[in-house]
Amino acid sequence: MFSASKRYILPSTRHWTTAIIPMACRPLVICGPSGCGKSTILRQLMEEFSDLLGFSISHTTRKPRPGEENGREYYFVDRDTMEKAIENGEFIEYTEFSGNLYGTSKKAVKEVQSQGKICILEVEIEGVKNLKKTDLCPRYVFVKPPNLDILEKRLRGRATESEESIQKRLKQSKMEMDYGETPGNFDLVVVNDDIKEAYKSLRDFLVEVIIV
Ligand SMILES: Nc1ncnc2c1ncn2[C@@H]1O[C@H](COP(=O)(O)OP(=O)(O)OP(=O)(O)O)[C@@H](O)[C@H]1O
Repeated sequence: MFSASKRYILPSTRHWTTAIIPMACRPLVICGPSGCGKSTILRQLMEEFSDLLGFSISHTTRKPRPGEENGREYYFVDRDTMEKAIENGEFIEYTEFSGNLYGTSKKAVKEVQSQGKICILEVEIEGVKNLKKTDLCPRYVFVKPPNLDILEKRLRGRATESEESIQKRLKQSKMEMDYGETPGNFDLVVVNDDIKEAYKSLRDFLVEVIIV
């Protein structure tokens, strides 16, 4: 059986020039409608390839909670600084939640790359579009449900959303499916019907295309 740790030796970043790090550790972008199973598949991938993959640290304007450290859980910044950075185009994606801004900066992704790891980015369509304008050269994977009825069932089954939130997500999912299914927008489209097969498809892509 394939063993990632045997076949792939993590590069020592000391010997790498900044010019080649981004190409060798191209980020892996996962996108798909809410409830399609992105987190479920990614959890497995992170477990199996924990040495190879990493998540970027997000920025937030919320205050640190006791025990949280700047640069570990989040980069804690004030609103003015973050708004200016957003205006400057330094963020891939950001959102406002409960009166605070949260976002993923391009610099945070490069930080993961500089550790010799493949940065995993779970983003929405807008994030994909923004990433395509950067020099990060990610691989793009779209995860989709077999159909919208099944998506609705999974969202309801997860029991994490209000009815209003479910409706909002389902409405959004139609646009997302259109973008996801448009040829050329993604390097790989995974249909998450059977979870084992969906996982295998993403895993094969990681091993055969990304880890080279
Ligand atoms: N192949 C599958 N078959 C059946 N259920 C699944 C499958 N994949 C995922 N699920 C279930 O569907 C629900 C939604 O999955 P998950 O939370 O991973 O979606 P998501 O795409 O990460 O959603 P969000 O974008 O809202 O975070 C979960 O309850 C999960 O256990």
